[in-house]
Amino acid sequence: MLTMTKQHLHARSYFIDGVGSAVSPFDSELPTDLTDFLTRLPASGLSAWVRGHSGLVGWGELSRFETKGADRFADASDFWKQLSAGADVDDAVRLPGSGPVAFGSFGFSDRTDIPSVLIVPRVVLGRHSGRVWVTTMSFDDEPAPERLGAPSPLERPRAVTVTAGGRDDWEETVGKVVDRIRAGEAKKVVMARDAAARSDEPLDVRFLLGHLNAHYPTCWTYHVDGMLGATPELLVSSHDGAVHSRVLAGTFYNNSGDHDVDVEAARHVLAKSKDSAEHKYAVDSLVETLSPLCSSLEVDCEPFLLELPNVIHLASDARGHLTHRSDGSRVSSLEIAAALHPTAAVGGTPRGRALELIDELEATDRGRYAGPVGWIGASGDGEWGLALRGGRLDEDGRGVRLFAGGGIVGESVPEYEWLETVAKLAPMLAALGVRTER
Ligand SMILES: C=C(O[C@@H]1C=C(C(=O)O)C=C[C@H]1O)C(=O)O
Repeated sequence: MLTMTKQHLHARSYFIDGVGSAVSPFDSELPTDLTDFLTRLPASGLSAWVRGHSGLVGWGELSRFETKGADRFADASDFWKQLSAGADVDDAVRLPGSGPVAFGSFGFSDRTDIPSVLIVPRVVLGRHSGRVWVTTMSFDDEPAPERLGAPSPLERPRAVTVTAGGRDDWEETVGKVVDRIRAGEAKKVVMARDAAARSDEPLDVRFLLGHLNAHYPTCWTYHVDGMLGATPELLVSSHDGAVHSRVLAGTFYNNSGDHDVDVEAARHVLAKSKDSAEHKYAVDSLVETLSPLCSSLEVDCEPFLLELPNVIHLASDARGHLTHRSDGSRVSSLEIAAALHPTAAVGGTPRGRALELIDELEATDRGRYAGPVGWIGASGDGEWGLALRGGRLDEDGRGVRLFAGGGIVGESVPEYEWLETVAKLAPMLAALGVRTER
């Protein structure tokens, strides 16, 4: 349900001089008055979307919009259009992510009770193309936005224990899915599982984000309202009409410790029909939805290998240009994300039947796992990834519900699918200081 806001948004973006371009927003030392940037961020209420040294980190909550159900994307789009349309904007930066922005995280399914959310922070630190800026946002009657606080040391997680749901049960379910696929009910179904990581003490989100960003610099490290992780999969980014999407499907997880050996083995294994078919379903589902929105769209002829520390994926990039609507406007990044979601990379093929099978057979409520996560700006431009390789912070802040899944096709072997999810949990487990899953 949409609540109308009468508040008038003010946003101001300005460059901060003297911040070196080789510094990540998560590095603890910035050679300016923003020294010890990360340690000065509040330990809660952070929003983040950072890849390597570029991205946005927001803090302070100026406005929050929550919604659920089939209209969640439309509701959130309306909220943001209304708030940003009348905004009084002084943007001296004019780079992707400058000016007013909202961070968002959306439920995977129309049926989850876990709300989807858009958060408008009071302050955003942004970095793009080596330039660094700050955006402040406020309402007419609001006090000045929050400044960075006094430094507080980052707390490394201690004594985290992990409890995963039963391996046998999950493999049995995957076996059922394989049977149903072989019986012709669907071509591909993505099945996920969860695991509970708990500590006696509150987890320091700043530490987890810093760890993920440092170890997975080619992934998008995200945190929105307790949903956090480092995803390698970009659902869509749009900037001035240029769109980009990175589809992943097909995963190699054997880590021999020797990079060249792994890449060679991945090349061999992923070329097999199981993985290339799985990948093709995901690319086809993207193209089918994106091409009607674009005047041009190009997709890699052959997938490439995306090498990450824990897994190697088959990946394809799609790049295109958006068409204009009759009134001259363009579809927003959030509207594109809504149209694309759920792709076959996280749902399956055909989409409707795959989602029914997930509903019927998957034991966990995905909540916002595998849903779009990212940010939107006043023009509708923005970046949305899939909330993978992460989890949802528990209400008390002392644990994370971790999620991982994989695409099941007729040739899938349940035992290997389990091992693939173990590899996909590794980034968060390492950030939590847990070596192996128990
Ligand atoms: C479902 C996940 O990942 C997705 C499934 C993949 C696969 O089945 O090969 C690969 C990348 C993602 O699209 C996950 O990480 O939990």
